[in-house]
Amino acid sequence: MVERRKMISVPQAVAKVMECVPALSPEAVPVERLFGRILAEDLFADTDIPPFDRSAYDGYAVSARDTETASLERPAEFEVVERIAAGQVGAKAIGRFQAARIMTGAPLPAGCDAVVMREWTSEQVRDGKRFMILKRSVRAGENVSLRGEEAGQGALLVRKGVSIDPGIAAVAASMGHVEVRVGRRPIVGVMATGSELAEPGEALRPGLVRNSNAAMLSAQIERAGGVCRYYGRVPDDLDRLLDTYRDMLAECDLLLSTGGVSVGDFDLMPQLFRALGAELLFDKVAMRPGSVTTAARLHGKLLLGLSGNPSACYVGFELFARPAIRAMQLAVAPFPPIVEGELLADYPKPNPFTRFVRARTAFRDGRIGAIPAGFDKSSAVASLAEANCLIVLPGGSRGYRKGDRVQLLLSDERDGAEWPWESR
Ligand SMILES: Nc1nc2c(c(=O)[nH]1)N[C@H]1C(S)=C(S)[C@@H](COP(=O)(O)OP(=O)(O)OC[C@H]3O[C@@H](n4cnc5c(N)ncnc54)[C@H](O)[C@@H]3O)O[C@H]1N2
Ligand code: MOO
Ligand SMILES: [Mg+2]
Repeated sequence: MVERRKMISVPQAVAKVMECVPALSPEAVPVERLFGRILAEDLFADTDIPPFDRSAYDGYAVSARDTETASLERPAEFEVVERIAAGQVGAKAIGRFQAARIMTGAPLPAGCDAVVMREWTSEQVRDGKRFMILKRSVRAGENVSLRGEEAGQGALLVRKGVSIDPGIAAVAASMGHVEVRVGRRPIVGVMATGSELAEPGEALRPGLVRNSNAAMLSAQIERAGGVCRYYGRVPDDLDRLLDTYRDMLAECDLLLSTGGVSVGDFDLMPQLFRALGAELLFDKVAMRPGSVTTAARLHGKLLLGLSGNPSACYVGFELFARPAIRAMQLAVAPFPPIVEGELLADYPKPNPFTRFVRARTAFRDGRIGAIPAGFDKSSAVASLAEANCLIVLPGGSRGYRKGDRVQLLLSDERDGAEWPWESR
């Protein structure tokens, strides 16, 4: 008799996994290599931004009150006494009806409070002196970026725990960071189990199956920000599986395996977890595909036994491994966001358990929707090429029609969610 497994809900399973992910110590990374990392320190303004009053245009720095009467009929005339490039500081104080030629980004000289754009002016040279003629007035502060107008010194600019995008990299550099502390990328070990597996370069003898899960998981790990360490394909032999798994335990922060978690004669992962004395977290989840996804904990490390069926493996990773990998990097929002969208094709299959349908997002009339990715068995591999999201269909539902509102789990989103599930 096969032992009966206790089934738990998806949110319960996710919560159990998240309880045993260790936070890794942050590391310092050069500011030009930040993209996709998780920020592990708050970024504060080290100066006022901008740090000085500066010109927003190429033109002339003047005192606004000297322009008050300037008009088409009665232009005002200013003696140009200085020229200031970006990067220079003017040497002179500018007096009444004087001006400094100033370039975009250069500090406003003493005595000036406004800039007139070059296009509004003309220049004349008389008696060896240079004059600027202005036919309109400017207000104080016009065309000037005021010191601290963006943020004052000490202001919190970016809170830690977010995924670093190009804008955050710009802020870090602009605050003078040569290096920034980010979450360490966890080393994620992958073991593909199955005596039937042929690696991509090998001949496909009758009965063999190409190992697609290793390459898929490697890409999923990268997408989640982890570093994949592949331990190869291991035949269904307990000693050999244990040998490989022990190496992974010694070297990895998170352990993934594919295959061997169901109840077949050669499904040895439950035995492996028992032999190692690992604490079982769950071995049955109320979902399709991936119902046999198994999780255990040993020496503070999370062990995930993903299904061998490619689509089930894919879904198990996105639901459980991805948030674990992001939380280990100190992400405050490690989960994939779940948003409402439109089902763009019929999905007639009934759903006794929560179903995760691999699908592709599409935008119709400016709103998000998703098209199921063709062939939908747990063993499907070809249709995975279409998937960039999962349609989440609740258990107990009878099938869905095109146009129905459904939940979409966005696996390609960098900005995560704090807890996207309805319950815990
Ligand atoms: N009597 C029962 N049989 C099965 C049950 C069950 O509850 N009772 N669950 C079914 C479900 S659901 C799934 S999903 C699978 C899970 O199987 P395993 O996780 O044990 O995986 P394997 O048996 O090792 O392989 C299943 C399938 O996937 C192919 N595979 C394995 N590894 C890879 C790989 N790296 N790349 C591509 N394909 C792979 C393997 O050849 C098998 O075809 O069990 C059901 N059975
Ligand atoms: O894990 Mo199985 O994929 O539920 O079909
Ligand atoms: Mg099996």
